[in-house]
Parts: sequence; C-alpha cells; structure tokens
Amino acid sequence: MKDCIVVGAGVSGLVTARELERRGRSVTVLEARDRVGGRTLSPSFGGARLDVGGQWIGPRQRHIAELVRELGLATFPQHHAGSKLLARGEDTVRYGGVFAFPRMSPWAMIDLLLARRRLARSLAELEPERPWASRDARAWDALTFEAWMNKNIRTQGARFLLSNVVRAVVAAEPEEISFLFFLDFLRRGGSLDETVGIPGGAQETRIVEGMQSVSERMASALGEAVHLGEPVRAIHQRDRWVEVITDRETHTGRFVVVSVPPAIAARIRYGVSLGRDRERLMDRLPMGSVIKFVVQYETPFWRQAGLSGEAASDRGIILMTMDATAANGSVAALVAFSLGKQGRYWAKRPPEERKRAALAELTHLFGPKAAHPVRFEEKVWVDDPWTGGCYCAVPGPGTLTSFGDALRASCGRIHWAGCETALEWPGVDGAVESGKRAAGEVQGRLAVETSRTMEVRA
Ligand SMILES: Cc1cc2nc3c(=O)[nH]c(=O)nc-3n(C[C@H](O)[C@H](O)[C@H](O)COP(=O)(O)OP(=O)(O)OC[C@H]3O[C@@H](n4cnc5c(N)ncnc54)[C@H](O)[C@@H]3O)c2cc1C
Repeated sequence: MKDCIVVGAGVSGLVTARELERRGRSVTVLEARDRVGGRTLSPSFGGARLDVGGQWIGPRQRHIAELVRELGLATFPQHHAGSKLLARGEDTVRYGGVFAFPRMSPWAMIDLLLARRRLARSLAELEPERPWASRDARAWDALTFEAWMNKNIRTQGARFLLSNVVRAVVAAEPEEISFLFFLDFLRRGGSLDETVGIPGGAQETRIVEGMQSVSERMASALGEAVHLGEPVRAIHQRDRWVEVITDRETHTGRFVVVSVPPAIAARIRYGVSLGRDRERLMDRLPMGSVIKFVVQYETPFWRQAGLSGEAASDRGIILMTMDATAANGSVAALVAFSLGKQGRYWAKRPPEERKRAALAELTHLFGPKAAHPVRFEEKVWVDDPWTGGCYCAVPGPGTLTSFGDALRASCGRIHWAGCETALEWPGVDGAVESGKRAAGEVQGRLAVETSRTMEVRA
C-alpha cells in the first residue's frame, strides 16, 4: 500500500507527488491521458516547442517561478514591442505607444476609468482566503458580471472593452459568471491592468522549453510512480485506507489526492457520499471554453510592419492574438484564441472550416502574408474529455457563497488539489500552490496516524 495515490498528472498532481516523495512518502500518480501536463501541452515546431495550452507566467506568480528555477528551465519575456490592433466590424484601429487602450470617445474613456476604480475599490475589500465570506460577498455573488455592467457602465465603448477582457481572461461570457468570482479573479491577478498586461502583468514571461516541460521534468524524476493511460473510475474509502479503481487495476493508498478539475472529479464514483456541499459544488463549476491556435510562419512579418502581434477582434472566430515566436527566433508564430460562446460555436464546426476562418481573420488583421502559414496547429479544449473546457472553472452566481468552503475541505481520506482550489493565481501558479498545500495536508495526517500507531504499539 502507498502512502498516497494522486489522481491526475497535471502540474498540481505532480507537485503533490514530488513534495510527498521529498518527505520520504511513497506515491503513485494515475493519469488518464497517455501524456503528462494536463492543461499544458507544448508540441514541437521543429526548432522549438510552442504552447497550445497554458503559456504565460506573471511577476506575482512566485510558486511557478520557484519551480521553474528548481527544474532548471529557462524563461524569456513575451514579445510586446510595436503597435496593437483592435478590429470592430470592418474598422481596424492601430494603437500603442503612450496609449494603453485603443482610442475611444472621451465619455467611454471616463466610463472605463471609473469602472476600473470601482473594481479596484471592491477587490481591496475581499477576504483573500475566503472571498465568499467578505462583507459584500452575497450581493456581489448574486450578480453576473453582465448585471454589474448594466448598473455601472454607461457607454458602448467601455462595455465592449470590459466584455472582451472577461472573455480573454476567463474564457466565458459576462452573463455566465458571478461578479464575485470575477472580482476575486482580478484580486488574484493584482488588478485589472496586471491581469491583462504583458510587462508587469500575467502575460510577462514564457518558458523557453515550453510549459509542458514543467510536468515532464517532474514526471521523469518520479519515474515509475507515474502511470499513464490509467483513468480513475472509482474511489472507495475504507477505515484506514482508500481503494482507487482504474481500468487496469485497483491501487491502495492511505490517502488520495484528486487533482482534476471539479467538473471532471464529479464523474468519478465515490461509493459513499462526499457530503451535500462538495457534491453540489462539483455540479456547479463548469469550465470556460477555449480553442487555441498556434500558426507558424516563415518570418515574424508583423514585427517588420511595426506590429506587436497583439490584436483583439469582434469579427468572428478569433477574439485575441499574441506573438508566439520562439525565444531564439528560430520559429516565428502567432497564437490566437477563440473564447466563450465563440469557442463553443467554432468547436462544432469542421476543422477545415475553422482553419479557413482563422486564416481569413489573421489575414484581415495582419495582411496577406498571414494567409500562408508554414504550419497550423489547433487544440479544441472545449471538447477535451479529461478537462471539459478551459482555462479553469467559471462559477456562476450563488456558487461561491453557498459552497465555497467545500472547495478545499477534505472528504474523509480524499484531499483536493488543482488550480481551482488555489488561493492565488488560478492558473499554473495556482496548480503548484495547490499541490504543495495538498501534500502538506496529507503529510500532516500521515504523521498523526504514524504517531498514533506507535503509541498503541508502545
Ligand atoms: C489554452 C490554455 C491557455 C492557458 N493559459 C494559461 C496561462 O497563460 N497562464 C496560466 O497560468 N494558466 C494558463 N492556463 C491554465 C493552466 O494551464 C491550468 O490552470 C493548469 O495547467 C491546471 O493544472 P492542474 O494540475 O490544476 O489541472 P490539469 O492540468 O487539468 O491536470 C489534471 C490532470 O488529471 C487528468 N485526469 C482527469 N481526469 C482523470 C481521471 N479520472 N483519472 C486520472 N487522471 C485524470 C487530466 O488528464 C490531467 O492531466 C491555460 C489553459 C489553457 C487550456
């Protein structure tokens, strides 16, 4: 019997296993896919690995930064020099330099600045560990972000920008998410500007070897403890151990850490009830919707035209783009995202139609050279059976204030990890943070049980 069975070999599961193994505990990691990394995936584009999953690290994200250093991986700054583009209908505006926002009417600009101030004031009032227990949490959690905009935003320009910010950062529609959730998301990012920003913001840095290499390095150190292609179907708790049942065999451990997204964890059978709150919570945490495209070109021709590669559009398949060129410049690429409702619509279309539409939009934004890629790669996360969407879970109104305390609370011998359970940034950094927390919880309980056994023997 192992000290701990870990379900999932994404960043959080592998950190859990690594931390426990470092403390002398025995672990088995069970992963459904035939690869590690979960929501991070970095295929090779010849000279470099580029990310079709999680990609960026911000300066506040100390957990992932420390892990990257420990694993001997290198980072480099996200390219951002040059003008940005904003396409609305047939109009495309070029902006940048001293203008952080595209030019808009003075009314829209004032509206946006006031909204930014209101958001900053409200997020400063949140309780970091339990935002759902903050003074105004109930009122905020009763609203969608759309309803908050209806009350607080007067101009079309500010509404358009804020709606796109929501889609870009949580991959859901303003009418789908709780205002409390979004406010807490911005708190974890530091502020609205830091959450969406490149230098000084959450998109500041990339990993030279690709984000998936974080998981690959941890998995290779764990060796045979990591089992691929073993989806966990059921977990049964006994008095002193757990049985974890996969398609291949039954694993026994003293504890189990489930590190998969809550909506995916709901598909595992648990034998006995996990408790009303935990069960309701898992039923109410849908994932965001993302299709990510990485499009490789002969040269970064947009840079030569004075463009940064950053664009936002409301014209169809692509909501935003960024430069995705490799650190040493050997592979030139743009990355593009289809998000929220748009992502769900395009996920249903045939791949060839998606490719045609994406290249047409890139051509509209960046000119005729964009029509001729060297390679076109897409990942439809919306349809991924082991993730159920991306980037992360997006609670609607009422979920956090009713069931928030169940997010991290263990259920008997079952503990929970995964970026959804993080206190800080709910991305790769939060996955690392949650893995450390879950490992600490299990280590604490193992120590208590060991000392009890020794007392009984004495
Ligand atoms: C397109 C995209 C872009 C993103 N961009 C960023 C970014 O720039 N910065 C950032 O910080 N974050 C980003 N994210 C989010 C980030 O990738 C995730 O927050 C993080 O990787 C989650 O790690 P995790 O370990 O919590 O979960 P996961 O990576 O989902 O790991 C869970 C693992 O469990 C496995 N699993 C599921 N069910 C079972 C089962 N029944 N049995 C066994 N195994 C199972 C899964 O296959 C998976 O490997 C992005 C995500 C996507 C998809």
